[in-house]
Amino acid sequence: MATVLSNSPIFSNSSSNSTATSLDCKYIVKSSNDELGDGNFSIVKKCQNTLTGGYFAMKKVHKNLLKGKMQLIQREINLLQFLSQKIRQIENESSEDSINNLFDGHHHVLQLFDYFETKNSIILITQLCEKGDLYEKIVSNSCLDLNRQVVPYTACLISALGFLHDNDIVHRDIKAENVLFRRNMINSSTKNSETTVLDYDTSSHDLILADFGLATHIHQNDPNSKALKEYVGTMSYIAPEIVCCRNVSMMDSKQLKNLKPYDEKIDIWALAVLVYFMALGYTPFDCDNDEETLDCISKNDYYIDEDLKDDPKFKQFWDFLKICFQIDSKKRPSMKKLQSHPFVNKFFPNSLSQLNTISEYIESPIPSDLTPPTPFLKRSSSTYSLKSPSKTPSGFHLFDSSSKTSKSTYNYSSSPLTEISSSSSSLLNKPSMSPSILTEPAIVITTTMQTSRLQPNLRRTSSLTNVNNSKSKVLHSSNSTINKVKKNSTFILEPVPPKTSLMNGCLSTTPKVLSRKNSAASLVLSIENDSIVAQPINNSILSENRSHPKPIFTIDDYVDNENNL
Ligand SMILES: Nc1ncnc2c1ncn2[C@@H]1O[C@H](COP(=O)(O)OP(=O)(O)OP(=O)(O)O)[C@@H](O)[C@H]1O
Repeated sequence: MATVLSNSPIFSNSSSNSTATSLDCKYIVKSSNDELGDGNFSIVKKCQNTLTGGYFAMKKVHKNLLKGKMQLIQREINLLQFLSQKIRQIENESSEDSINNLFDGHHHVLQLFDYFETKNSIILITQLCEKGDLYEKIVSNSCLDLNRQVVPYTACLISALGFLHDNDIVHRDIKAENVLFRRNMINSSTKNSETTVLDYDTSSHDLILADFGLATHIHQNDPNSKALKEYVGTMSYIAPEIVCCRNVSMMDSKQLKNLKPYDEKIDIWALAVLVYFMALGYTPFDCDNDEETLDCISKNDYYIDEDLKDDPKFKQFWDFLKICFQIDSKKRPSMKKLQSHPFVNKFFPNSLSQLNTISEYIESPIPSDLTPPTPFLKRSSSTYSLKSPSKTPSGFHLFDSSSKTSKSTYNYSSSPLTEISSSSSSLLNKPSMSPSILTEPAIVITTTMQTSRLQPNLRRTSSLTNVNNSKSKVLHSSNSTINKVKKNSTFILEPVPPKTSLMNGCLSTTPKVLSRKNSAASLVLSIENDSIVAQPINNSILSENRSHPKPIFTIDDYVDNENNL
C-alpha cells in the first residue's frame, strides 16, 4: 500500500502544530450553504480550487472527534490514495474503448485528489458528487424501478466492488447512504445532441461508491491483525460472520483464535441487502430490536413478499438474492461470478457465459440442510439502540442504519462512544414477533404490513431538495446501445490537478468561506504567488464572485458558529 503523509505534520494534535509552518489553503468554500452532507465524523462541503477553478467535495473531519483514533482517518486516506493511483494507472493503460466502458468498476469508486491538515481538522478533497445519494432516491420514490434502475445500479456496484476486491480491499459499509451520484460532466449541448435511447436510468453512469472510513485491506500481512474480526458496519447490512464477531472484545485469546476472520464476501451480503432495499423500499432482516435482527441475519431469515414471490418480473431478482444470502460465506459467489447472473449480465458482455444453477455460482454445492429457510415477515416501530462501545475493540461501533434517519447525537471522546439522544423513528414499522415464529419460520403477511411496510424517515424525505429524479429516456437495451453512449460517457475523469495547485498533505491555514449573507464587502479573494489575497472585484479569477463580493470566514469559524462538530 502506498505510504502517504510522510512529509507532512498531518495527524499530529493541534497544540504540537502551533510551531509548524502552514501554507495558505488552496481551496475555498463559496457559501456557508454549500453543505453536501455530514456523517458521524465529518461535514462535507462543496469547494473550489482557487488555482484551477475546479470543483470538489471537501470532507472535513474535526480532530476532536478523532481523539485516539487518528489511525482511522489515516487508513481512509491511505486507501483512497491507493485506489486513486490504481484508477489513474488503469486509465493510462487502457484503450479508449475500455476507458469509456460505462460499467467498469474503477469509474464508480470515489477519487481522492488532495488532503491536508489544519489546526483543528483533517481535510480530504474528493470527487464532487452533488447529485444526491441512493438513499434519497429510494426513499423519495418508495422504491426503485426494477429493470430501469435497480439492475443497472446493481451492475455498477458489482463492478465497483469487484475493483475493490481485485485490489484486496473490503469496503465493510455498503449501504444506500454511501452510494452517491457524481457531478455530471457532460455539458448540456452534448447531452441535447445525444440521440441514443437507453432502456435504463442513465444516472447509473454517475454512481459512485463512497465512504471508505471502514474499508480495510483483506490480506493483512500481520497475522495478529484483528481488522477482519472487528464488529463493524451498519446493522441492517452486516453478514452473519460479522454477527459472530459481536462480542470480540470480551473474548479470551483462545476464543479469539478460534474466531474465523471474515473476508470480502461480507460486501456481497451487504450488496444483496442493498439490492433488496432498492427494489422493495424496505430492508430484508430488520426487526423490532437489534437482538431479533441479528438473529434473523444469523439464520438467513429474510422476508419474502408473497405477492412478489412468484411474480415473473422478480424471478431473477429473488434468484440473485438467494445466491448472495448464503450463511456460509464460501458459498457466496465472487463479484466476477455475479456479473454473469441473468439479473445483471446484459451489462457485462464479457462476463462468463451464463451459469445455470445456484451451485454454479458458489464454491461448493449447497447441502440441502443449508438451504435458506423460508423467510417470514417481521415488523417493528422501534428505534435501534447502539451497541455498547465496550464491545468494539477497534473504537468503532456498529452504526445503525436508522441513524441517518433519526440523526442520533453521539458523544465522541477517547472514552467509548455513547448514544446520548435519539429519535424514535425507524425505517420500518414492524410488529414484534413471537419466539415460536423464530423457531418455525413461515411467511406471514398481514394487511397492516402491506400498508405500513415503509414509513421511512420523514425528516430526510421532507428535505429532499437536491434529489435527482430526472427520468431517463427509456426503451431498448442491447450491448450496441450501451456502446453507443461510450463516446459521450460521463466517465471523464477529472483532470489531475497540477501539483502546484495541491496541498499534498501539508499543514494549512483553514479554507476560507465566502459567504453571500453580507454583500457589503468590497473585496474578493484572488491568488497571488499561491496565496489567497483580497483584491478589487474586477481582478478576481473567480468570475462568479464578481457581482457578489462576500465577507470571508474560515471554514472553522463557520463550523464552530454552526455548532456542527
Ligand atoms: N464526495 C462527495 N460529494 C458529495 N457529497 C459527499 C461526498 N462525500 C460525502 N458526501 C456527503 O457527506 C455525507 C458524509 O460523508 P461520509 O459518509 O464520507 O462521512 P463519514 O463521517 O465517514 O460518515 P459515516 O458516519 O456515515 O461513516 C455523505 O453521506 C454524503 O451525503
